[in-house]
Amino acid sequence: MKINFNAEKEFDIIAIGRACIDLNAVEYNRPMEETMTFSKYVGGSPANIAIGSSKLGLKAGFIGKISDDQHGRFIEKYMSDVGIDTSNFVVDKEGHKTGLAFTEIKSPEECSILMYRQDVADLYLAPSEVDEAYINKSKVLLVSGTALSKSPSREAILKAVNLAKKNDVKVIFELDYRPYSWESLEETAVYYSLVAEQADIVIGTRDEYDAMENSEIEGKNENTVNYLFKHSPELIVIKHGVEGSFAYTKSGEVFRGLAYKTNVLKTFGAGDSYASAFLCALITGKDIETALKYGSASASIVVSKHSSSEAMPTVEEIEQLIAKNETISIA
Ligand SMILES: Nc1ncnc2c1ncn2[C@@H]1O[C@H](COP(=O)(O)OP(=O)(O)O)[C@@H](O)[C@H]1O
Ligand SMILES: O=C(O)C[C@@H](O)[C@H](O)C(=O)COP(=O)(O)O
Repeated sequence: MKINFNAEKEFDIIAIGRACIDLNAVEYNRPMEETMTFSKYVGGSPANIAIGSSKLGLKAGFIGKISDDQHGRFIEKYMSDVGIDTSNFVVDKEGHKTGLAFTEIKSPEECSILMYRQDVADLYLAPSEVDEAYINKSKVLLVSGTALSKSPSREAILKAVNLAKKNDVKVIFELDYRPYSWESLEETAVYYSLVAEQADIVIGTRDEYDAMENSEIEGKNENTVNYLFKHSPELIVIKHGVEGSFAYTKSGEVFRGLAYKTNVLKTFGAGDSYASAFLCALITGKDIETALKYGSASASIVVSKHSSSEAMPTVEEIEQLIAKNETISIA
């Protein structure tokens, strides 16, 4: 089964939300207290997805607010150099800074991220800075859940979603739940449900759907899809880490994607690489089963490398891995 996109649109995907900096531990297998060097990459889930999409050959754009300093300029240049249209980046004039994510790689199974996100520029994107004509140019608007965590970014996102729906632009909601960004689970659930109900495609991990459902315990995929299919979504993707992922369609089909064997260095970056490749496959006319393979293969490549953004693979790398067919089978 395939998903239809409006072929008349100039852009394949426009992502909205944070473009930040990842500082990834250069020395592995030790706690951050003992890590002395970090490598700098562009980061932030929607920026990573835009970068992954562009590397896969999609025409990508970005809407976001960056700091008026060296970090903001680094982000803008990197994204522009990988082919992303950065004309709708807004430069913050009130002194807000770029968000930083320090990563700790204690072992492949034990990775964590230490975020510096106090008063960050990306959460100051205002509704007036979201341009209808720009959104109207794209097949897809990719919305990151974290951008809903604070005003005015929250209202900017809600406006963008409304404009996308008005202009036949498919809304993809990547739940991207970062608990520290939110006041409470209750608050997250309110805004996640609001946007998920309006989206065309929702992508998240089981944990993230639990947050949307304001639940401290693991919910059932069946209940999640029964709820969301009463609203706009036509496709729901629920990821289960190394156990793979499921795609559910409104017409009742269920597809499973298996993870590919790889030499795992760290686990972060999996979700963003998965989203970019999964969407690229759908937008370029592939069926949902193939899109699941693309997402899984891309994620398995990125978890074997040091960064999230820089490590995003090409279509050839993804297809080579799919052809090897070395999947991880966990019941
Ligand atoms: N250890 C792993 N080895 C290979 N692939 C993995 C591994 N962990 C995750 N993946 C792939 O990445 C996808 C997304 O991972 P997941 O952990 O569910 O999302 P997120 O990174 O958003 O938390 C999975 O569906 C799977 O295909
Ligand atoms: O999203 C962030 O702000 C941090 C990312 O840049 C970082 O690379 C990361 O955590 C990606 O992990 P994922 O969301 O599991 O793909």
